Amino acid sequence: MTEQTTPQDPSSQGTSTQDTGRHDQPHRSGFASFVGRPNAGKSTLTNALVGTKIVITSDKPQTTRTVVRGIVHRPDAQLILVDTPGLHRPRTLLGERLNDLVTTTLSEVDVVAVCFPANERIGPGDRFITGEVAKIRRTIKFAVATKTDLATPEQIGRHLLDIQEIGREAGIEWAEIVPVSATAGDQVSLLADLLVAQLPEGPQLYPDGELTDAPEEILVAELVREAALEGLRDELPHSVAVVVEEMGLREGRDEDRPLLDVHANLYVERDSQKGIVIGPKGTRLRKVGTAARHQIEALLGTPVYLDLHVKVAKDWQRDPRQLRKLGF
Ligand SMILES: Nc1nc2c(ncn2[C@@H]2O[C@H](COP(=O)(O)OP(=O)(O)OP(=O)(O)O)[C@@H](O)[C@H]2O)c(=O)[nH]1
Repeated sequence: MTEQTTPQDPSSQGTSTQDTGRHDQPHRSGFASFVGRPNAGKSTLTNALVGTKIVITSDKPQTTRTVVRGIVHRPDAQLILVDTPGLHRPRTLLGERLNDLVTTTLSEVDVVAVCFPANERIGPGDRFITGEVAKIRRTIKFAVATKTDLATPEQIGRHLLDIQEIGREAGIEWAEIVPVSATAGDQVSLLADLLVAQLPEGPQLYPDGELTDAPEEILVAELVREAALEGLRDELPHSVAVVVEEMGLREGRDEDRPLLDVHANLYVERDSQKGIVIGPKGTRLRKVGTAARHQIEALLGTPVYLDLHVKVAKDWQRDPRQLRKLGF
């Protein structure tokens, strides 16, 4: 972004261990995005490709709200993964905004990869998403059969045929159909190779080592949200939003003993939900705080003091002003 990458100069020596003079292999860079119905395994796949935990995953559907990018750095390419919320039939204002966000994102990436979990039959949700993806004209389309470790070879075979068929129905020509298991690591690097092959020639777009350009506050808020959703009843996830109000290193500490202060608010829609999140005598909230703190410390590499408050923002999913305040 701010860093300018100079094209590889064959006469410059020793700046890169990768510069072996393979001028027949141009450097490629670009964007890809995974879509698919809730729980299809998009976030887990993004993490597997990037190699570090960045995007929150959860066994509850629809927990990915923020567009977070993970970056795959390779000698020959830079692949930027844009993680989107699931495309779904909108029921609330939030749902509509999310769909708009997804469609805009997808028309700007180089490859969109639709994920179809191999352990489940293709259904109406997949048809809806495939239909939406078919409307995006120029973007190259991949199909990914995810979670292959949960399916038998026969199931996977049938699944791949079903994927071909659903593409034909929607008028999509899949550039590739790739079976993967993100948790077992099967075919993840093949998928990376196939994605990279579709990217245009171009320089590195982000500095080395950068894994995501999402502001740290957003990542931290996502980690708190993830901890808060753990073990909650099914109807709650849609009603939880987290905003990091303030984050900074505590002043007056020795340099070798830093402490990061994080002040975050966890918003729910109703008083009754507040009680559930906090738990009897605050036990649940304390557990959430501890779990989130460990995750934040692991992500940022500093000890963290997490100050977490639960607030009610009445019906925030339906209220445009509240949505704006919560960053949607
Ligand atoms: N066994 C197995 N489980 C997986 C695999 N990939 C994802 N999962 C599990 O499936 C669940 C959903 O995965 P996510 O990556 O959160 O799915 P998602 O598509 O990002 O979900 P949303 O954010 O709801 O859209 C989690 O419990 C994952 O651990 C896989 O390759 N194998």
